[in-house]
Amino acid sequence: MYKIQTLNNISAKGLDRLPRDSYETGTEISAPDAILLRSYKMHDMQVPDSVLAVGRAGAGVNNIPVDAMSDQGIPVFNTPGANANAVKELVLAGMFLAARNICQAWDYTRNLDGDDASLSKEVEAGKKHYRGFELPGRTLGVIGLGAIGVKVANAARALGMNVVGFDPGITVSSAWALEAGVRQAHSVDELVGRSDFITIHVPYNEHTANLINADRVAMLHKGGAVLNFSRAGIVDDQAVVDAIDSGHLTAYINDFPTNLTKNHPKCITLPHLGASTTEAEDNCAIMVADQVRDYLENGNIHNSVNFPEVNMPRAENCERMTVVNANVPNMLGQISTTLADAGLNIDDMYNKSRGDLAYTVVDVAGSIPREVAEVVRGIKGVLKVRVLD
Ligand SMILES: NC(=O)c1ccc[n+]([C@@H]2O[C@H](COP(=O)([O-])OP(=O)(O)OC[C@H]3O[C@@H](n4cnc5c(N)ncnc54)[C@H](O)[C@@H]3O)[C@@H](O)[C@H]2O)c1
Ligand SMILES: O=C(O)[C@H](O)COP(=O)(O)O
Repeated sequence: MYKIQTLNNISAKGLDRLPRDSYETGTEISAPDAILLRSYKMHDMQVPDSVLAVGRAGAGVNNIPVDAMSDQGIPVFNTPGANANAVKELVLAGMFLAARNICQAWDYTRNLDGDDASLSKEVEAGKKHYRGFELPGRTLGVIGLGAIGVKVANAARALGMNVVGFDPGITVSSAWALEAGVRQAHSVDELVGRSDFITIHVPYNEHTANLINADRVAMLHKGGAVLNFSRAGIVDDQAVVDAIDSGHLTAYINDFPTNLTKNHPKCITLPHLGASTTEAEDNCAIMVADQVRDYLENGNIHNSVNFPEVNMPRAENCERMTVVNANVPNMLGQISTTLADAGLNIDDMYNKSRGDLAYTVVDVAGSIPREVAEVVRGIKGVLKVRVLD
C-alpha cells in the first residue's frame, strides 16, 4: 500500500487516479511515500525520511525546498501548462478591468442611493469619470514566454494588441507556439521601454526577485499598467504604487495582495486566483497524480524540476532497481559490477544525469535479492535505492 500525504486540497479527479486498493491518501498520513501539494510552504517542514517523491499540482515550486529534496534523492514534480489557460484568462480579465476602470465604476454604482429615476440620472452624470481606453494598438510586453506567457501573448495579438516578448530561455516548442506577430525584445529594459502594459510569467527565484523595480517602472509608457500573476517579490510593489501616485502609471493588477496594495484605489488585487478554476485544478491534480504514481510504481520520471526525464518500459519477468546517486564518475560501473558479482543478468538499463544528480533504472531477469540492493545502497554517492517488483 502506498501512502500519500496531501498538504493542500487536491482535486478528487486527481486522487481518483490512485487506486484505493493500493493507495491511501489523506492529510494526516504518517510516514508517507509521497507528498502532494499546491502552495503549502514546505520550507519549514520536517520532511519524513519515508518520502520518495513530492508532487506540486501547479507550476511554481518556490514553496518547496527543491535543493534539499535533491540532496535527499527526492524528485519534485510539477504540472507544466496544466493551469496556463486559467491564468491567461485572468490576465486578459485584468487588462480589461484596468482599461475600462471596471472595478472603480462598479464600486460607484454600488454606492448610489435613491429611486431608479435618480439612479439613472446619477449614472449618466457619473460615467464621465470612468472613461477608459481600448486595447487594439496598445503594446503588451510579456516577460517569460513559457506555458502561460505564450498563451497570453497570442490572445493579446488576437485582441489587436502589439505584443513584444522577452525570454532568453524560450524553448523550441514555445517558440513554435507563438503567433508570428509577437515581436522579440532583447532585454527586460527594451521590453519595458516599448510597452503600455507589462505582464510577468517567470518563476520566482534569485534572478527574478525584484525584476520590475523603480528604474524599470519609470521606463514604461506614461499611462501604462503592470500585471503580476507570477509571484510576490518579482515586482517591487512600492515602486509601482509610487508610479501610480505620481500619475505615471494607471493600474497595478496582481494576484498577491499586500497591505500597501489591497486598498489602493488603482490596484486590483486578487487572492492568488490564477489557477483556481475547476478545469485547472482537475488538470493539475490528474497530471501530478499520474506522474507520482508512475514514479512510485515504475521509477519513471516525467515533469520533474530536479531529476532527468526517464521513461523505460518494464521488461517482462524482471524486477526493477532504481538508483539515485551523485553525478560523479564510475557510479554506473559500480552498480553494474555489483549486479554482475551477484550473478544477476541485466535485461535493460537506462542512466541519465541532471546537474549534480544521476538516475539509473535497471531491469534484472528474475528477482533482485534485497542484500544486493543493500550493497548498492552502500556505494559512496548513492542517495536512494528502490527495488520495484
Ligand atoms: N497566479 C497563479 O495562480 C499562477 C498560476 C500558474 C503559474 N503561476 C506562476 O507563473 C510562473 C510561470 O508559469 P508557467 O507555467 O508559464 O511556467 P513555464 O516554466 O512554462 O514558463 C516560465 C518561462 O519563464 C522564462 N524565464 C525564466 N526566467 C526568466 C527571466 N529572468 N526573464 C525572462 N524569462 C524568464 C523561462 O525560460 C520559461 O520559458 C510560475 O513559475 C508561477 O510562479 C502563477
Ligand atoms: O504556481 C502555480 O501553479 C500557481 O501559483 C497556483 O497555485 P495554487 O495551486 O496554490 O493555486
